[in-house]
Amino acid sequence: MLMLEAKNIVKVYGELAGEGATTALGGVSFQLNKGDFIAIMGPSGSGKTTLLNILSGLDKPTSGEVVIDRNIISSLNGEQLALFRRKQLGFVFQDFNLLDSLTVKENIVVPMVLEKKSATEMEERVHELASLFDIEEILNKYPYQISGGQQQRTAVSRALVNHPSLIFADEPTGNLDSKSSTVIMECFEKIVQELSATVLLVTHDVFAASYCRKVIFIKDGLIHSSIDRKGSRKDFLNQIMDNLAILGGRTDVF
Ligand SMILES: Nc1ncnc2c1ncn2[C@@H]1O[C@H](COP(=O)(O)OP(=O)(O)OP(=O)(O)O)[C@@H](O)[C@H]1O
Repeated sequence: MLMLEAKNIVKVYGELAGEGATTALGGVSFQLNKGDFIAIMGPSGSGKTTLLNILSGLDKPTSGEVVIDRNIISSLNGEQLALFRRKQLGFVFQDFNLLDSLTVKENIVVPMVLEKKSATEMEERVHELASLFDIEEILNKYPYQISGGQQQRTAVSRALVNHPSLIFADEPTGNLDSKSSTVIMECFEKIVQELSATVLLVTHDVFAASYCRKVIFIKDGLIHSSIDRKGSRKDFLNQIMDNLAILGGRTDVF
């Protein structure tokens, strides 16, 4: 089932054809099916963040169309878009974006509170996710009382709490050590395999990308190439490194 379609996405910052205009994306097209797990990689300045912002409705393309689960999100107005993002999308950020004044449990249920879900439903969902991600013991702690890896697992639980069609992650391992990175990538693997979630992440981290089923490489605002994982994760990691070496730019490897 088709989950996301990016159709010839162009993004120009500044006045079109003006002196300071920057073409961040020059016409990007690809499709994601339900259950896909993909990473977008590319050198600094290649357009990854711009693409993520447009796919997730944070920013509008200069031209082109983004369709998610049959909704043309690039043509929704502000209010429709806010509702769509809240109901259909889950987000995981590099710096976790947890609220310090709320406990782990309260952080996880924030999106359910906004959707006015019942207390029983919230309680059930929190325990379901906490058990899946092994954070039951810390549900009553505050973000500053738990480790980075636990904070990230809390953030993943929050992203999943409303059963989104699609999960976007921006450098999800960027602030984690290698042990926590492994745990978080195993969490993503788990939600794809067990919950049939669809995950798109943007990363510089080869290790994180090697957990995905596909990597799309972008360079200078265009799709340069893409590779599918066929064998072991280790083989895929080497293949990703080879592709990045061809692209040039910064690479993070643990
Ligand atoms: N708000 C903006 N206004 C003008 N130009 C921008 C803006 N945001 C990004 N750009 C430019 O668009 C291009 C793509 O930037 P983008 O941030 O999408 O790249 P990136 O691949 O995410 O880079 P990095 O890996 O360093 O985060 C760059 O040339 C950047 O300078």
